[in-house]
Amino acid sequence: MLRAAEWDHWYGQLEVAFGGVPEAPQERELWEALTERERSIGVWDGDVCVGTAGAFSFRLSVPGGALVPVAGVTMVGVVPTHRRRGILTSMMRRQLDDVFARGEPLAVLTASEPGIYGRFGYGIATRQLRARIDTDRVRLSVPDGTDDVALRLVAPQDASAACEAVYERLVPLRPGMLARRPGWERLPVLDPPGGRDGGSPLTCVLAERDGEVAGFALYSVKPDWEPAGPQGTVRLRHLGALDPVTYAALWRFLCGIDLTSTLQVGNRPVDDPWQHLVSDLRRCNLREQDGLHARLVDLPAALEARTYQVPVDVVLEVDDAFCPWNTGRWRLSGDTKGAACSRTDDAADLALSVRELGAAYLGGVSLASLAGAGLVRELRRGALAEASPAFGSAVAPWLPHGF
Ligand SMILES: CC(=O)SCCNC(=O)CCNC(=O)[C@H](O)C(C)(C)COP(=O)(O)OP(=O)(O)OC[C@H]1O[C@@H](n2cnc3c(N)ncnc32)[C@H](O)[C@@H]1OP(=O)(O)O
Repeated sequence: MLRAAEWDHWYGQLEVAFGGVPEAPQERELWEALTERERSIGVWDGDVCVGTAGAFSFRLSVPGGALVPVAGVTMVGVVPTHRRRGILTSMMRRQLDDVFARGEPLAVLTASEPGIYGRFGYGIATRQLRARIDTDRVRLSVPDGTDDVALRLVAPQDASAACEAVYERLVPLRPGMLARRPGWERLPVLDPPGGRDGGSPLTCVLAERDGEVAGFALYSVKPDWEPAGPQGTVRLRHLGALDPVTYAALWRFLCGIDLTSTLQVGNRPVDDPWQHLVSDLRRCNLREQDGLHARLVDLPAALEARTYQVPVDVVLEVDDAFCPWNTGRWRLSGDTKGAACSRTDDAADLALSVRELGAAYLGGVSLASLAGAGLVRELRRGALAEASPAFGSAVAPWLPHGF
């Protein structure tokens, strides 16, 4: 338990671990308000904090649409004078024991570097799509009805409630999304002037159909004037839409803002539908990177919390060196309605580590692909072909924002 009076020093030491650039006061104030001090770990050398780690009590959408309690691991840092002597390892030990004791089936995080957390049993469960769309050259074909969508600009603070209502409806439709906790609605509209890098303040466009808000986009514009003419960039921060025509209207708007020639997209689902509307995908300069890392902490509870696309009945031989209570043989039986998972002495069908199970958990990474890398071993012929589609998801899992 971190005391309120310790937070400032504790967080300052986290900033030191991240290179020492202080955050803007608005940002710091928000993270202080969101910190769950009873879940915050500090490692102290005398009266100096040398290691920090925290967790948020989130609910995560999983295949099937359930919202599962998870620990959102955050604010991990070790100051440079104390690195590589096991402080992170000791914090991860303490934290995962706490998560298990609290009954949260999973822990999730976004990593500063993807190589850090695999050793603690985290697998890369979602990816995120980046793009730089050359809007001077790329044309968008939109579905019939797009012209019926009305767009209006609203100050982000004033639009927040409407955006949040749209977001809330989207959460159960895609695995990997986090239900909002009170206070977290401030994060999408956080906009400290020092973080704008020459761009405009954050802007919100609301999309309405028949007078009802059906979508929104939060973005800023960075102007740029070349001798040959304007070359501004639209930077998309967040977009949500409840139907295809609202979605298309928002993308058409973002691609068509005067005096701009680039739409920069930082974090979208890998299967984001705009990719099927554009005339030239090459000029969208797509890139993918890891998003949410997931760790099964209570293995049977986690596997029972999601559903399976096709009926599956499989025995998994799981290795979990860091949380040995998960090690062993588990029978998983499930379908689109639910699942049961319990220990068994029956012969195993597939062998894998808890890290691979974390990677496959949200349906974005197939067991077959992991098997191709030698990370899942098929012990009964045909088991992979049965289990791999069952673990899939119709839409790619995606984490819309960091934490
Ligand atoms: C969820 C989040 O908050 S992500 C943010 C993570 N924080 C940062 O990136 C801030 C800058 N970095 C740091 O603060 C530290 O270097 C940390 C937290 C990443 C590591 O802390 P340390 O106390 O040095 O780690 P620790 O000594 O316990 O190392 C454990 C193992 O992880 C390895 N490791 C540590 N950091 C890294 C890294 N950045 N990349 C790859 N491996 C790493 C170590 O080599 C060690 O491996 P070993 O068990 O094979 O010997």
